[in-house]
Formats: sequence, structure tokens, C-alpha cells
Amino acid sequence: MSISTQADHPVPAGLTPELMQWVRSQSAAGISLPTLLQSMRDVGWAEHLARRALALPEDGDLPPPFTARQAEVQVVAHASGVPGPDLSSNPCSVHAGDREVHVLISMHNPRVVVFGNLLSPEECDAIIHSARPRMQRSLTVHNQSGGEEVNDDRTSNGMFFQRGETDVVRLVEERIARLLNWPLENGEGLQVLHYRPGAEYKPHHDYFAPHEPGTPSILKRGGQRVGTLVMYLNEPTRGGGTTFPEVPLQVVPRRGNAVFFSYDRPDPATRTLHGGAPVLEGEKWIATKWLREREFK
Ligand SMILES: O=C(O)CCC(=O)C(=O)O
Ligand SMILES: [Fe+2]
Repeated sequence: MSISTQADHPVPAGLTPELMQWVRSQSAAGISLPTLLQSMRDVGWAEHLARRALALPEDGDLPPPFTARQAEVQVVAHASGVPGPDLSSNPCSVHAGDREVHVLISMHNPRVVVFGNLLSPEECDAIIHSARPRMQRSLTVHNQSGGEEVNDDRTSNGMFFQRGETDVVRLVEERIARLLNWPLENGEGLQVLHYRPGAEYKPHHDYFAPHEPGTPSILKRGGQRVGTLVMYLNEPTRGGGTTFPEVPLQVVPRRGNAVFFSYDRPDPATRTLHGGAPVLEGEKWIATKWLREREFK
């Protein structure tokens, strides 16, 4: 097994990469959080550090009983601080519960992972079919007010599903939660975008600009965004890649594939500037899942 602890999983303050690796292996083996906490106490870890390693509150009772699988997801997710696939035992694919998802690219700075086989063609078609009657000109967040506005940098049409709104949306959201080790409740509703020829989404960051007056009210619903998954629902004939101009990298839109990137702070230093290149021919349909720090209500 290759251990790339620091690159894959930032280590919380006061803890060591070795300890975090031990926590992950124990939880992957199905050891429950209360048992792990007790083991750490037994070998002398300070209570607050042990709880930090397990992403538990600093004091108070433990959350209600976890199953082994829930504990695994919780620990892997929160120990790293951002969503992301666990590629430590197999860098080529991830078993996301109901589907074997392929890993096509895994880059660490910025953290970008390109997935293949995330969605079936039928799932892609079903999402387009449910979204199509509800498409409207896309809005972007207005930084001053926290409201939304039409923006020339974003010439697609879009809509949001509620979380779990259709059976397919729910299945896909559950798959994403397992794939990225991030609680389903921390995800915003799926957004579907449709680009016609000429339409694009100019390079931008997905986190909310920290010092803008509208940001505090946006952050009340689940904190910052910490990760983005863009899923390709069809294939434009020409153009329409997802670009990361600072890398530089261009991800080609292939039906059922997806590009994921995470950002542990709302800062350009995360190098997650990205955009949707103009569609030159044909059309482009994507579904985007944004992941927040906490439950998105
Ligand atoms: O269209 C794309 O490829 C990128 C979409 C995007 O950046 C977004 O939805 O935030
Ligand atoms: Fe984006």
C-alpha cells in the first residue's frame, strides 16, 4: 500500500501523519469512534487531541451510535478537512457502493481528480430530462448583497434540484457522498447547466469571496464551499472543456465522467481557478455538486 499521507490528507494541528494514518486504517477496518477514542486515551493522548484526530467535538457526549461504515466515512472525511476520494489502497478506482468509479487523473496541487464511469448513460439522460423544462438563464452570486445576478461571464442556462428531488438525483448524491467521503447533508442541491454554441463560464473560483459584504449571509447555510464535482452529462462536438488556467489543465467533457477539485481555504493560493471553455459546436450539459463545510440547510 502506498502511503501519501501528507499530500492526500492534511494533518490537524498537534497531531502526526502517523497517527492520522493509524486512525484511517482503524476506521477502515470498522473500529467504532468510541473504541478509537478510548484506545487513544489508553495510550496517553490528551482528550482534546484525541477528539481532534477523530473530528469529534472537544468535549461533551459522543454522537449517537455509529455503524462501522458511518464511522469510516466520518473519520476519513473530517480528518482531512476537505472532501476527496480515498486512493490510499487503490489509486486506479474507487468502489462508491453501487458503482466502480475510475480514477483517470489525480493531481495534488491543486487537488484535482478526474473520474470516469461515475454516471451511467441512462442516469445522464434522466437528469437532463428532469432538468430541461426548468432551465433559466444562469445567475451568479452577487458579492455585495449575497443575492444573485445575471452575469456576462456565465452565459449558460441552469436550474437547481432539491437534494434527493428525484430517485436518480438521490442515488447519484448518495454515490457522491461515498466517493468523496463527505456527508450527503453538506452538499448543495445538484445544479444542472446547459451551454449552447458560444456559451461559456469564464474562469472563477467556486468559494465565496471572504471579504465581500454579502458573504456572511451566504455562509450561514453550511459555511464555505470546500469542493466541487462537475459531472458531464453529454458530449459537445467541439469545445466546452473545463479549464484550470493556472495549472494549466483542460478536462475534456465525456459523458458519465467528472472532474472534482477541493480547496481547504477560500484563497487563490489553492490554485482552483477554473472555467467552462466556450462550446464551439454542439451543446454541453453538466451537473455540478458543491460541497460545504457543514450541513447545507
Ligand atoms: O462548465 C464547466 O465545465 C465548469 C462549470 C463550473 O465551473 C461550475 O459549475 O462552477
Ligand atoms: Fe465553477
